Amino acid sequence: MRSKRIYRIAKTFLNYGLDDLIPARWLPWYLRFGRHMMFWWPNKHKEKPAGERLRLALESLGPVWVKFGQMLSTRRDLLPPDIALELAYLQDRVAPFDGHAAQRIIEKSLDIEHIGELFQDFAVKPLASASIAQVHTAKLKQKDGELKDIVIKVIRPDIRETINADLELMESLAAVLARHLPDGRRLKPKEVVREYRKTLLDELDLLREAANAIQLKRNFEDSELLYIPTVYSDLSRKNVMVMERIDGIPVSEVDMLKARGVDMKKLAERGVEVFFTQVFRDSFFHADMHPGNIFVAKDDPTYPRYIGIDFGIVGTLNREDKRYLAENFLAFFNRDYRKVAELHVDSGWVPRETNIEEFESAIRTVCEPIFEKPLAEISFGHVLVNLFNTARRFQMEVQPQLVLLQKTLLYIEGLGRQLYPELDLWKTAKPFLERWMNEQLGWRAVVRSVKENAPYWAEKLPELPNLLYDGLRSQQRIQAQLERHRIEQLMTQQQAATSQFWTILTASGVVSSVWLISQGTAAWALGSGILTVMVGLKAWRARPQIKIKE
Ligand SMILES: Nc1ncnc2c1ncn2[C@@H]1O[C@H](COP(=O)(O)OP(=O)(O)OP(=O)(O)O)[C@@H](O)[C@H]1O
Repeated sequence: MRSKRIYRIAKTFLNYGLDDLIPARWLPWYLRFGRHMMFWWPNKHKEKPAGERLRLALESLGPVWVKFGQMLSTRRDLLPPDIALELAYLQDRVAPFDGHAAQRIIEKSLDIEHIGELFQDFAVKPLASASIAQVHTAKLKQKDGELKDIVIKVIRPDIRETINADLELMESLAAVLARHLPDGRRLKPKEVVREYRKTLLDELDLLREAANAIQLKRNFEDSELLYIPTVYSDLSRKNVMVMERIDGIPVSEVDMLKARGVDMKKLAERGVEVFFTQVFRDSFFHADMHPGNIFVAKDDPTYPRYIGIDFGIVGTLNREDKRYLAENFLAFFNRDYRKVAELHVDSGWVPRETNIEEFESAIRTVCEPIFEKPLAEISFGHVLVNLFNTARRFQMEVQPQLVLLQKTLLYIEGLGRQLYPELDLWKTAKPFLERWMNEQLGWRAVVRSVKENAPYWAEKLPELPNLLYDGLRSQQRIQAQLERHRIEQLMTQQQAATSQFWTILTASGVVSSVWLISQGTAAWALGSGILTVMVGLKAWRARPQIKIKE
């Protein structure tokens, strides 16, 4: 199976002339030799540009490669722009799998004999089918006897094995590229594939998707901006998810939206608002916002409300990430590139020894042309793309969650402009950035800090009398110890003085005894000697004792 797959991949790569993408001089002799030996697999699409050949090859290799290409299309720091653009057109055209097989998966996962036990009108023909899962409609029998319109998302059978096998091959290929490409260190193919593996495997777990949906729904409870369908978590498993069926207009159906009298300006602005609310208020954002996952509710066209589905990919941000975004955007829109450079160095995002002037100049070079457009037309997504590309050149490791955010931002802005071309992004986004900055720096920051620490103090308060008592007791103990220490010191000093006195007396005794001997007065000398020994013994006993305290 593995060798057949390797054969198929190698054949596809060569038939689409993808080996042309790597200059021959970069390859070791044995790979060049190997290519010549495979002369019966020529490039059959010579007339097509490289980007298109890559796109077609990935499409023919199947969903794992298509999704990989889609992910790469957002990494403009890694790929030339024409190839990145072409990859953005990747479509996964996969035939649906048998609806009866889906039914059996549902019955097995939910541990029921027949689908009719829980659902009515299960549609064997899928409503939609994608590379990883397909969606069937049905009605859920509720406890009160009511029927609720729902959809059941089912992961494709055997997709896990295909994904694992293809990922393994992709990893081997990445390892070869990392070893042989001169640009291997910068392009980091192994890391790119590892990141992809994580995203893809996350998408295979519908329990994770259900949890994301519940969290988003809670964040937008009672919101006029966004509706998230209810997920029935008790009927959801790793490969099956039951969700309220929504009835909205796909956001890509611009003509239909206009025909229904939807306020397009408001709709576009609300899209940006939803995104910034998720980022700066909740730190939790839907990161797969392609138009197929966004609908507009049919109820009130003057106050259009979004409906979101497909919560397989979400991004989370910590306070540092948000500070990075807010401060950089504000500095950037004030065209203060020095500040942008300093922010990166001060926060340790780029190494301390980075030359600020050089970094500032690099940021200016890539960002200044953006200001040739009116402020209203500037894309935050492109600002981030340029900023990250420059920062990477200065050794900044851009965090995956920030790359995910940049990608989502590009989607949102593209969508906003498609809905309402005159959309003033800056006007819509600025209040969010300013509010967030004020919350971090102004009096609100103090209030927030008190609020955040309140539970800690509330927990410690009942212990306060004990802590005070213990504190006072230990202070008393310390004072008593200090006093003892002082007395001991005094005593030691006194001992030293006494010992000094007896030592001098002994020395004088020795000197006098020697003098008496020299005078021939033996009896006096003997008396003096005995006296000197007695005094000497006294001096020995009076010597200060050195004690080491624990
Ligand atoms: N709650 C729902 N109500 C109505 N239709 C839905 C619902 N959820 C999904 N669908 C339909 O099923 C399609 C596929 O759903 P979803 O995007 O969740 O699957 P997916 O496998 O992640 O697809 P993709 O990979 O294309 O994003 C949607 O485009 C939509 O048409």
